[in-house]
Amino acid sequence: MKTALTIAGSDSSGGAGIQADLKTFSALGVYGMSAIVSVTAQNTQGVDDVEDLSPKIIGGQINAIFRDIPVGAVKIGMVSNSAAIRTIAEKLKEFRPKYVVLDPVMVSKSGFDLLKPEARETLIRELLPLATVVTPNLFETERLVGRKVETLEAMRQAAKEIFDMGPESVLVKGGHLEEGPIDIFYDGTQFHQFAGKRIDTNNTHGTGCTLSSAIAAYLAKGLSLADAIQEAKTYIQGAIEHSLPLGHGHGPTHHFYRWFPEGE
Ligand SMILES: Nc1ncnc2c1ncn2[C@@H]1O[C@H](COP(=O)(O)OP(=O)(O)OP(=O)(O)O)[C@@H](O)[C@H]1O
Ligand SMILES: Cc1ncc(COP(=O)(O)O)c(N)n1
Repeated sequence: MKTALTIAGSDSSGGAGIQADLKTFSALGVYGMSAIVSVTAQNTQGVDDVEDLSPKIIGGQINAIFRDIPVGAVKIGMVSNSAAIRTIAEKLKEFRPKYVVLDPVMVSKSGFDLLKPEARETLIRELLPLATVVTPNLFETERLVGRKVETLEAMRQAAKEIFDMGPESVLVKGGHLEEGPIDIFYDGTQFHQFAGKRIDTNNTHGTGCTLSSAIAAYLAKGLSLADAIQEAKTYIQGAIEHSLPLGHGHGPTHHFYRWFPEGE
């Protein structure tokens, strides 16, 4: 059985974070494992509270997994603060997983800081250079390059600049792009465009988490990076198309619609 590990925050409402990642791994037939960095009290409307776990237990979870079970790919999501980031970076250098998909989560859809603003520099310095691919959305891209990014051309330019920060490749996500949900990939030599079809829905809680964990799952299954991203894009498109009208805010995507179509 292929395996994948998510290092991220817990979302009590199950639409984003660790819960979205484990659902994605399961739906794609990959055995999922988790190291929880932070626990959030949140629902589809917003984040009420956050409690970070200590570096000791974050490192302890990662140790326990790597010392016992082969890890096919790692996905990193909400990392919250500088101490947690340093611990995760240390562990990645110690255990050297083959693939690291880094979703540089900064602010929730509802506007809550999931990464302390003063930890942004630590994330750039410590984690970006360890990533096989880093997957910022437009907002995160703007924070990384320090200016507005609103067009495909600006996404390409930003992808180059983020590449220079040390990751093996960059996928700038255009979920919030006016022209449509088009993502730009750059691997240091070539650009590639991954285009989706915009679904008109409010239920997009956790789309970024789902995309990055699907990329990790497909890498664990042995696909090339370009194929893993293409398949992950198809996966997120289906999960948004069948998203669930749960809660009063942004509802979650649906990972198991093939098995349990709505209405059943
Ligand atoms: N309404 C939509 N219809 C189709 N695809 C979408 C839609 N919204 C986002 N996507 C796609 O979903 C993926 C996630 O992109 P997005 O830019 O929304 O990430 P994100 O902002 O990090 O998500 P989140 O913060 O909700 O986890 C991308 O591949 C994007 O193109
Ligand atoms: C624990 C956790 N991780 C990530 C997100 C980002 O998802 P979104 O941008 O849809 O709020 C979140 N809300 N919670």
